[in-house]
Amino acid sequence: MKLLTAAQIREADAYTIQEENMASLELMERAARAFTGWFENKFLPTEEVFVFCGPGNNGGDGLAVARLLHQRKYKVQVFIVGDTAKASEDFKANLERLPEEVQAQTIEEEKDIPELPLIACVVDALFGTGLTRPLTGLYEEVVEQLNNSGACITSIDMPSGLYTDSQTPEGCTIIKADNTISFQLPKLAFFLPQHEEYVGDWQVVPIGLSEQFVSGVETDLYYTSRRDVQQLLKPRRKFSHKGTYGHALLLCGGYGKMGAAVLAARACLRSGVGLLTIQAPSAGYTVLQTAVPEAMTLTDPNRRHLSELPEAIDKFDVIGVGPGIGTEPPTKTAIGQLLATSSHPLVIDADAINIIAGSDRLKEQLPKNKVIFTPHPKEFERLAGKVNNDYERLQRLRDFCQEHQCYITLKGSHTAIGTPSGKVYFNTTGNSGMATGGTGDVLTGVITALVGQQYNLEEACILGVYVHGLAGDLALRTVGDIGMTASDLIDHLPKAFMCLQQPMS
Ligand SMILES: NC(=O)C1=CN([C@@H]2O[C@H](COP(=O)(O)OP(=O)(O)OC[C@H]3O[C@@H](n4cnc5c(N)ncnc54)[C@H](OP(=O)(O)O)[C@@H]3O)[C@@H](O)[C@H]2O)[C@H](O)CC1
Ligand SMILES: [K+]
Repeated sequence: MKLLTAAQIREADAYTIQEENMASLELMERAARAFTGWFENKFLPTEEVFVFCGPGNNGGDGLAVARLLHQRKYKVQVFIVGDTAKASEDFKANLERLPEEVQAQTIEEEKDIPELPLIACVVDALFGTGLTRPLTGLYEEVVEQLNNSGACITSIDMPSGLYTDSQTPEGCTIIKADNTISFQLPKLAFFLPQHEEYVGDWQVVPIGLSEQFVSGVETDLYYTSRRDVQQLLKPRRKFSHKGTYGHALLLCGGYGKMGAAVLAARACLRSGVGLLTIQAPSAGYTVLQTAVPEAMTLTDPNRRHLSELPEAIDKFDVIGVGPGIGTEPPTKTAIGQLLATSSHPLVIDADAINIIAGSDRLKEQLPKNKVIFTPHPKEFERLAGKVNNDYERLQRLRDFCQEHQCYITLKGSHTAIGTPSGKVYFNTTGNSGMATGGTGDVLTGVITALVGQQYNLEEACILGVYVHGLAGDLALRTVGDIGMTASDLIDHLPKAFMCLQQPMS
């Protein structure tokens, strides 16, 4: 699914109004109804609701929401911040429609800001996608007081003060929402870790913006929905055999880190690969043969570290390399040989990333359109350089992928997948229980298996990251977030694939 900028959302808005031949006020009403529907499921009508409205259409939404909540028996108070003379037309129309019983007060100066009861239920309708500059003066004061009040804040469309699709200047005041309910599409800002404390939990509610407009609009930013991913999944054929699904090689493990090889291998096997061979230091032979009996094991002559590539390397369809390998000199040499000689697609993780990050020569040797890197943010920084904020990181991701014609899955709460053509896909599955050792090794195994099954590299990244997160979400239901381990993810991979095979209602 596409991610739109604030300007494109405005265009979608105007296009929809024209296409459906309706008044903009009607679209605002739809938005308010969609928000209220969510709100009713979350808060009981016994709740007293304080709605803070700004001068634009976000404030207009707030007024319409106040009216709808009043109709549904909530006790509502409205606070309008600033000068209503400059308010938008739809704001003014909704102010007219506000029933007399709903108290509406104007906050014109600091002393008008109300003292809220403890744990008040606040709707933030100060600013949405029309914010053009940092909050100052009275707006800043209101937001600071709301943030300090202990209120449970639900933001309409955007947390007020946060820029939709570019870096909010340093030190600006922004609402810290508990929930953000956004219209039709999530906004780019929601996917960036630096905004966690402002956006809170976000959800999208549909308001019927023109699908025709959205499908025609140009963007290189996407988020992956279940529908997108299901379309990628290839059915297994009746007359197939293990050779149909690829032979993967994992170059993984080292002394004290043989578990990384076990996790990657087990995840690879649980993701549909036909055959798997693991080449690991000889100290790992018994461990691997015991823990992963489905895989074949080749032993490296070095007892503790990877030091050589297997002889008959050409027979493999894909190579996954990195988990647990360390950065000893013989391992660096082997990685150099791999990049110089291999014609395979490569899934490169962990210390294999660190080895390449430390050598400009190796970076130059990266085969074009053959490599998937799976770094966490620190490894990415080593590979591509330091950045000051998440927008810079995103740009660096695009630049690196374009320069080296590679794919990168930059791991995080919303893993960002960069492609050689400059596209970025944000993942939408996964949870904080997955922030534990070994889950990255699992991802390497999953993506390696998918490439082995002839998914192209872009598909393997999108599907692999999604199904890995989905396995985490399924594990959450059985083991919770605190006790979750990487092995739990592997155990839930079959169910995750099965979920994706179910038709969507
Ligand atoms: N398509 C949709 O998703 C729909 C969204 N709706 C809602 O509309 C808002 C966007 O409304 P818009 O009027 O464009 O913008 P805002 O309400 O966010 O704010 C614009 C007004 O605020 C002024 N402004 C901007 N920044 C500041 C600031 N830092 N301090 C003070 N004032 C500011 C701006 O005036 P200027 O001319 O001075 O810039 C505007 O007056 C969207 O988020 C949704 O909530 C529709 O309801 C339905 C369709
Ligand atoms: K808002």
